[in-house]
Amino acid sequence: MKMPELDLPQGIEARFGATPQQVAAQLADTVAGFLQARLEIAPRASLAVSGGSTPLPFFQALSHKELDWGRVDILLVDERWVEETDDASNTRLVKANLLQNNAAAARFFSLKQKGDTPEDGLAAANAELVKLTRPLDVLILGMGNDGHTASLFPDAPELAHGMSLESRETLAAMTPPSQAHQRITLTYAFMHRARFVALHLKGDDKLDTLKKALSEPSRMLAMPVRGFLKPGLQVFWSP
Ligand SMILES: O=C(O)[C@H](O)[C@@H](O)[C@H](O)[C@H](O)COP(=O)(O)O
Repeated sequence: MKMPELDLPQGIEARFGATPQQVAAQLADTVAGFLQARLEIAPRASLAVSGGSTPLPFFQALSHKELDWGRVDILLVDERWVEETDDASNTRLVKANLLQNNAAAARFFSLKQKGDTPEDGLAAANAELVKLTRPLDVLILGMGNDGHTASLFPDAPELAHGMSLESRETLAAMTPPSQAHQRITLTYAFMHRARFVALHLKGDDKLDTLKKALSEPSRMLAMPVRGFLKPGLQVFWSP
């Protein structure tokens, strides 16, 4: 496989694979290794994952890893404000693909709570996260071709709040008109302190979007993923 041309800033590492399964296995190995190292020096570790379609093989590979999963906290970086029975539910995706096998013993924190809107559910969701191991140890992000990550969407009226480094909030409600559902998301201020961050992408379109994001790194509100393009990031990509 011809490795794609990607001019990354100093400190950002690219991990390319010929297939989504190969990259998923690499990412699962990396994440399991990082969580294991944390569990050797800390009572618990935390892992925040993205929804969408890309993560599925990663979830399945990670779920089989030998770890003290009972000491691992797992949550989503965002959620569509739908019931778990809805096909659009990220919670449903994580429960069906990651919280299985060895990883079934992990402690899952649900962003989706009662309430007609994410705004109505924010207090309950924050209460759910009170016992979450902080700061995040591992953060796995996806990206849309509009440059969103988590549910930090460029067209969300609440984006400036969600991206503010002055924010002391862990969660924010987002109502991007481009999306079918209202969203709840971890804030940039909370996510950017994660100890290990990986950007997990699949397809040439995502590579082109990443190149565009890299071309103007300071314009974060135009492409929120830019907030994570900094030293220490590892980009996992397959065709
Ligand atoms: O709820 C979501 O949709 C995700 O959290 C979102 O941020 C996702 O990571 C990107 O939209 C990429 O999605 P795909 O992996 O499906 O391309």
